[in-house]
Amino acid sequence: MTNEISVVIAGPRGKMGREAVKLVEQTEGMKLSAVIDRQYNHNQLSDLEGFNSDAVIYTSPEECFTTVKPDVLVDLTTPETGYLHAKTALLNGVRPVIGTTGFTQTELEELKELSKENQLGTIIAPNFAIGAILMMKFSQMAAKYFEDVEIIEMHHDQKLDAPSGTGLKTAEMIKEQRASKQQGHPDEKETVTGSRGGDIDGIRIHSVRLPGLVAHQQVMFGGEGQLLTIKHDSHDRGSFMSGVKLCIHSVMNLQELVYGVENIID
Ligand SMILES: NC(=O)c1ccc[n+]([C@@H]2O[C@H](COP(=O)([O-])OP(=O)(O)OC[C@H]3O[C@@H](n4cnc5c(N)ncnc54)[C@H](O)[C@@H]3O)[C@@H](O)[C@H]2O)c1
Ligand SMILES: O=C(O)C1=N[C@H](C(=O)O)CCC1
Repeated sequence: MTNEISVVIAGPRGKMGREAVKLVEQTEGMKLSAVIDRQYNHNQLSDLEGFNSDAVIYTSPEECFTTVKPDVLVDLTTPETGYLHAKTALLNGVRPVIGTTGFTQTELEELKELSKENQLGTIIAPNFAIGAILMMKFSQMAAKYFEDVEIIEMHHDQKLDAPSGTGLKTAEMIKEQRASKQQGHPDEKETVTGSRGGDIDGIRIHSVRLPGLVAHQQVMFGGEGQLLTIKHDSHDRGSFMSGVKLCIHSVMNLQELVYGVENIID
């Protein structure tokens, strides 16, 4: 009888997946039981360059979950794949920790329902970095005092979704705090489409994608004669790993879906 948490990671060869493989391998009380990849079915991870784990690779999430019966799935793939993996996990008794961003509102609602029906924890984590979580919380606090806000999120140019999960979550948290407001001049006109950014209940959000960036966000609040900027930078993907570890532990004690790591920290 072991109390180890059995973990499966989807997307082990990706930028985040590689870090998560190292984390789980090095964490006492966790075991990397298998991984889900698009290729290399039934090979061991150690057959691939840069890995020394004996975890088996599965290309089918169903086969992985029914054979390995892990406790937790950590998904770090792409929006479409992450959603399918989360759904398949819940239907097979596995608790999803989803770092993948870019899910639609309908997908989130569906996962929430499935989680509840199956009484299995799910964590959807738009950002695992503690600094980013604090940036979102501080922004929500500031929104009580400043009604005009614009979000600038900046990421590497391989990112598939825009706006970022963090940007969206920040806007949603601010929305909970302030009355709806259409910002800028009432008669403003864009002469170049998109120049005023995305619009979430009047909150403007701008997505920058450049090589050399990792994950960065500024939340700018403007008021009479003053500007408050709340800013966070992830310079490398190690910044996300303590959050991944916390979520793997926390999801074991949940029976429903939690959206945002701010909801599981004190
Ligand atoms: N929540 C957070 O804190 C956080 C931090 C960084 C990245 N992310 C998100 O995590 C995801 C991954 O980011 P990344 O930078 O590692 O991307 P990446 O492109 O480096 O890696 C994605 C991996 O997913 C794999 N993949 C794609 N389809 C698959 C499938 N059907 N089955 C198995 N594997 C599949 C790819 O082969 C690739 O190795 C993105 O959605 C990103 O937005 C979240
Ligand atoms: O690299 C990415 O992609 C990241 N995505 C998350 C988001 O969309 O907010 C978190 C930061 C890194």
